[in-house]
Amino acid sequence: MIIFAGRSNVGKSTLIFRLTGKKVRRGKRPGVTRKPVEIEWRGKKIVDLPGFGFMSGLPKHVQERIKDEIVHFIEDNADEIELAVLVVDGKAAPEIIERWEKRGEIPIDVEFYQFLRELEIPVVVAVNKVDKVKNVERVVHFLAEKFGVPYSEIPETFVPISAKFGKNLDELRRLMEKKIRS
Ligand SMILES: Nc1nc2c(ncn2[C@@H]2O[C@H](COP(=O)(O)OP(=O)(O)OP(=O)(O)O)[C@@H](O)[C@H]2O)c(=O)[nH]1
Repeated sequence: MIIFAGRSNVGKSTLIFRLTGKKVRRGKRPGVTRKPVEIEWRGKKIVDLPGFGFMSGLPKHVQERIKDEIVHFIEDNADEIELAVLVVDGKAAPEIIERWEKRGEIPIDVEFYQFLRELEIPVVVAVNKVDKVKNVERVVHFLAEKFGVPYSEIPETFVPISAKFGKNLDELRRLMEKKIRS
């Protein structure tokens, strides 16, 4: 099983469509995927997890519930999960992370990355929407520092992509294949 996780609206559904040609969006409201959506692709199960973090119009307790459901799903399926693709919005993430830190909170992307690693699930971080980013390398290094990824492991952990414009998806595929537990 390969899971796709990330904050709401980072482009998970767009990316899965680009990679597999399959539409995973089921939610009625645009930008909101609620339950884990499973698809079969090349003999593998691909799961689009609900977006976590802030979603406009959703009360805090609902957001917390969604986060708990995601955490439980991952814990329950940890043995089966061969790879997690953590999708972040390369344009929005640095600002969001700094805002959380200023409030003294652990940014949800950081928490999530570390949670996956604690379960020993291999993670590829797809830094999406880089078509909107001026200095991509700076963003990648910023994220690596926040996630606690050593400098030497950056190339095997982070891939800057643009799901919308199909940029660097071959590189992402390559890294995903490399990291999948055999
Ligand atoms: N500029 C830009 N926009 C993108 C890119 N990828 C996705 N988007 C846009 O971001 C928005 C959200 O994309 P979705 O694929 O629906 O995001 P999601 O992460 O599945 O959202 P949830 O259903 O909330 O989990 C859409 O308007 C996409 O067109 C990208 O690479 N660049």
